[in-house]
Amino acid sequence: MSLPRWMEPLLEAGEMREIDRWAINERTIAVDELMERAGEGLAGVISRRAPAGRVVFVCGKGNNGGDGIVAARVLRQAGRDVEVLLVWPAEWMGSDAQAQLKKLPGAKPVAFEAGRLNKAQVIVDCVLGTGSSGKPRSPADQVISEMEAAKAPVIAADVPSGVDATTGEVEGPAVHCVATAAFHRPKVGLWVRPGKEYAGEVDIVDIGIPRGGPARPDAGLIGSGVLREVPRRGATSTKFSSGNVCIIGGSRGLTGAPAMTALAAMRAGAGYVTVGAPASLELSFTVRLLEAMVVGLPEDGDGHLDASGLEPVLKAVVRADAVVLGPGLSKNPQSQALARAVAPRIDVPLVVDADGLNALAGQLEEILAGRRWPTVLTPHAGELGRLLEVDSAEVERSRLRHVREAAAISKAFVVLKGDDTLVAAPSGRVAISRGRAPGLATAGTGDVLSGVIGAMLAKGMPVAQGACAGVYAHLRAGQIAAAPHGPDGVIASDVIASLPAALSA
Ligand SMILES: NC(=O)C1=CN([C@@H]2O[C@H](COP(=O)(O)OP(=O)(O)OC[C@H]3O[C@@H](n4cnc5c(N)ncnc54)[C@H](OP(=O)(O)O)[C@@H]3O)[C@@H](O)[C@H]2O)[C@H](O)CC1
Ligand SMILES: [K+]
Repeated sequence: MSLPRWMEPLLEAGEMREIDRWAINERTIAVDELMERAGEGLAGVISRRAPAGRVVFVCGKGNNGGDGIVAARVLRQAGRDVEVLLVWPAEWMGSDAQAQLKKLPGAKPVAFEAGRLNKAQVIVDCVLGTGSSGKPRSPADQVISEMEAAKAPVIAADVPSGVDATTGEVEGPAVHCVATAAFHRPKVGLWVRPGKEYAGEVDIVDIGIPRGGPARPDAGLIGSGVLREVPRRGATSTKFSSGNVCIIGGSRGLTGAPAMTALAAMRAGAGYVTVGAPASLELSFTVRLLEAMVVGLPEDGDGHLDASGLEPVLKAVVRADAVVLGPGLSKNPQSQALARAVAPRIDVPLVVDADGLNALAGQLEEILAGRRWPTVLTPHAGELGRLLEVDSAEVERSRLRHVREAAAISKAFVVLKGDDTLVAAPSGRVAISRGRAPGLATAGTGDVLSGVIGAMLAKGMPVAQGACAGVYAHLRAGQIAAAPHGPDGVIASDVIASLPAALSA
């Protein structure tokens, strides 16, 4: 199935190779033509981003190196001071790259020498591209470390060397670039951490590959078009048709979380919001949430939901179109047991967040896989690590693999939060947020996200679309909240207040 219109496709290295082969074999586009356009495009990116001073190309033996040789020729012909350094002997280069070497005017390339990077105004990394696999091996590893240590900014051809183009994983040395010239389409690894941190700005270079190629990408960026899919209130809307969200959570000391989830759901357009929380805390919600309903639920007498509350919870959610389970729930064993009992019994779309997720640690399949209605999980790396019973550092190393694994096991949509928020479907498809909203790095913004996604699902959006619309609106609200004074003083309430503006565009 092709990607929805609001997703901008990203390619894995294998998909790019397939498209490449198709263009060459089926559309009879010559490799040197593709390389020529890639090199010209790369030269254009360099001219725009580093318009003066010496350009030092560092070229490997594959076609990525060949692209660099073309760009070096184009820039020399334009009068730039260009030096070309080779990582491997010229005779080891592929035939297409060797052909480009013969056309290079001016000084011949020389063997790589770290000292030569000192005179560079900009370094161009053409060592490894989509043809590389695994940790960089010698001599590429040493060269990559030297480029990383050099003072001059680095621009990457297609993918920063050391970054896996398919996964964004970085197993050994890699180069932090200010920009990456991505040929044809950006590769997945440019948008997934840690690879994303190395890619810098991503400039797309059209290399003349026609439409209609063979690859059916399964990953893409969430585009602004997703907001056009959000159902809007009209003349015949009622508070119920706008979306009825019920939030189950809260505990003594953690009353802000469900309150913010509720406010976020309302600001994201839900017409009717209920908070089900420990009975002794009812008053704090009643005074905070003028527009919401509050239902007091059985508790342990100390402000924690009790496992005996299953039936009252099911009664509280009976008219909801979507439920958010977990904000402020706490790690109290009784409350956690309640969450485990409730999750399989909710017969509407369910969002599980925060301590609701912790309740599912190691039991994703048993508790969620049999649900008849869609489920969305919204973990950060630590929570995903607990769900899968692996270290959070391991999740951070391979974010795509882990988010897909959790989605496959639980048959839920899993939203792995971060600057590169990943939304994985049980099928393996992944939608990726562009990120760049540092204002969101503050307490409570996760509660806001679960409320926004809850509202989208309550409006009846298909689950992938609803989760992605929620992620996009939340990101944009974070950017709007930071616009007046920068990200540092942003609090989650500002993000909530910015949701209507974020959703109106
Ligand atoms: N896709 C397109 O339409 C076009 C792509 N272009 C550019 O080509 C590269 C991909 O080129 P390719 O030749 O397939 O591969 P690379 O240049 O990335 O490099 C492969 C060489 O590197 C060696 N290698 C592989 N892994 C490692 C590693 N871990 N450490 C060190 N060296 C590694 C490998 O050598 P072996 O010894 O393993 O055989 C290869 O020699 C793409 O990214 C674009 O930049 C075209 O120019 C235009 C069309
Ligand atoms: K590269």
